[in-house]
Amino acid sequence: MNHVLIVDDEQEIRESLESILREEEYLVTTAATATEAMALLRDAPYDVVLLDVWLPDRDGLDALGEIRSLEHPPEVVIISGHGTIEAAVKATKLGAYDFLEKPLSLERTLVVLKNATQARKLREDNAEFARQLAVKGTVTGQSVPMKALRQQIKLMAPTNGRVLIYGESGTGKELIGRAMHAESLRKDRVFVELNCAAIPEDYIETELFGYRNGAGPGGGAPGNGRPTEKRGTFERADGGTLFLDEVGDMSLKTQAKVLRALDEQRFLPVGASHPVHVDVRVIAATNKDLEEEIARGNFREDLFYRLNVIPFYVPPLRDRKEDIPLLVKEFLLEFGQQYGRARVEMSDDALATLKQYHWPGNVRELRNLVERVLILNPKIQRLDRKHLPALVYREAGKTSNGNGRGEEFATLLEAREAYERDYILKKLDECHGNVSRAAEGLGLERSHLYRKMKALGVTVKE
Ligand SMILES: Nc1ncnc2c1ncn2[C@@H]1O[C@H](COP(=O)(O)OP(=O)(O)OP(=O)(O)O)[C@@H](O)[C@H]1O
Repeated sequence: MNHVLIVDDEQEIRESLESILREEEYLVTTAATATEAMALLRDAPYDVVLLDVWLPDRDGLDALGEIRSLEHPPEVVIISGHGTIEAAVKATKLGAYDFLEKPLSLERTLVVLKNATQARKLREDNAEFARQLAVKGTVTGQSVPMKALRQQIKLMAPTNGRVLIYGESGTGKELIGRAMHAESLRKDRVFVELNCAAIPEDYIETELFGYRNGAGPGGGAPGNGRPTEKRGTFERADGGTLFLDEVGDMSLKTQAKVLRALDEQRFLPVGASHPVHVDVRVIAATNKDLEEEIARGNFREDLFYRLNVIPFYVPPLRDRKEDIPLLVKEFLLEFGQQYGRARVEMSDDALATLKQYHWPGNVRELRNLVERVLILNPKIQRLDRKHLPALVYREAGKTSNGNGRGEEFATLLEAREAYERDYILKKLDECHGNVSRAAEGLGLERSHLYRKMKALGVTVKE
């Protein structure tokens, strides 16, 4: 339902517009002043604002500027009296969608409002697409498993089948999800990603299904500064693909709701009285052995079978080291362009060293390394073994020089990261790979530890 805010100091206009728009199935809120309107706009998402250009407390054009600078601004339609047409024209130049002249014509008001809501939906979709375009979607690699994966993507993408992608953190599961979407029949629609492990347990349900009537975490009653409604990822992904990352990290309660939403393609946002119908293809990913999680009672078997219609397995980088030179070439090109350093190369000796490292953080770690090496060596055109971080060549040389600790680190940051990594691994080991328990032992939130593990390239299996 589209949400319209009417801002006009004339009570009669507010009331008559409100009753007409409600009949047309708009959700309507009204405000008599700009101050009141701004408070409401910060409180909940609106699709369109009908804004009187003359308001008792503030100039409408001034308010327009503030509305347009909100994070997800609604479309603004200016309402102007006879003598203020000039101001209305100026308003459209300032980003207003259109203007309506008083006395309002019912027919024109409804047409303008319909167009404005459509424009707003298009703008939101475009923003989502722009985010998608910013992420490249080529699954690089000449190793046998990567070639097989690309074939599998081609074959499965056009089907509507649900896919479950297995692989350690950083192996490229999300990239594969995006590639599937890009080759599917839904490619012109949105791809929405949700990482179930990175979101605190209390928030996951509202992230997935959204909320209404201020039922979000912490409440959202008007006036307390929190939005009263939110569209969840299922709703935002309508018509497109929903990528559920680290799906093994959902609680059993959330799993039950996801199962129902998948089966029925509809769900009830928290605090809502009407269900929302959607058409969503779900691609899920996990770095856990879900069958083991089922045996432990942590994952629902029925959800597993729903998600696992087509299983994909992405091997860790250490099992396909022949992909390293090609990946390095691609990342050098990418970051070379980004940092204005075209044609930077890496020597064979450096590549051989990279092949000896065991890449606990997989392709993500390799990509980060290439970026870091490029930044730290601004004048070097051909990167050599000595330009690589100590952590990498230390391991490569482990067998030959016995390996001491600590003093080989080039920077304090490197030393700290290596220490943090070892410490987290030790804790995870003590807790048999249970991230929640390790987080407790480390005095961190589970989601915080999870982000840290990702940044440091720590995977649970180690
Ligand atoms: N085969 C590949 N070709 C090019 N880039 C890749 C490849 N695999 C991974 N990457 C890059 O490595 C980074 C990590 O990949 P991605 O986020 O897809 O991994 P993931 O398995 O989903 O990780 P996580 O489980 O931690 O979410 C991304 O920047 C991605 O673009």
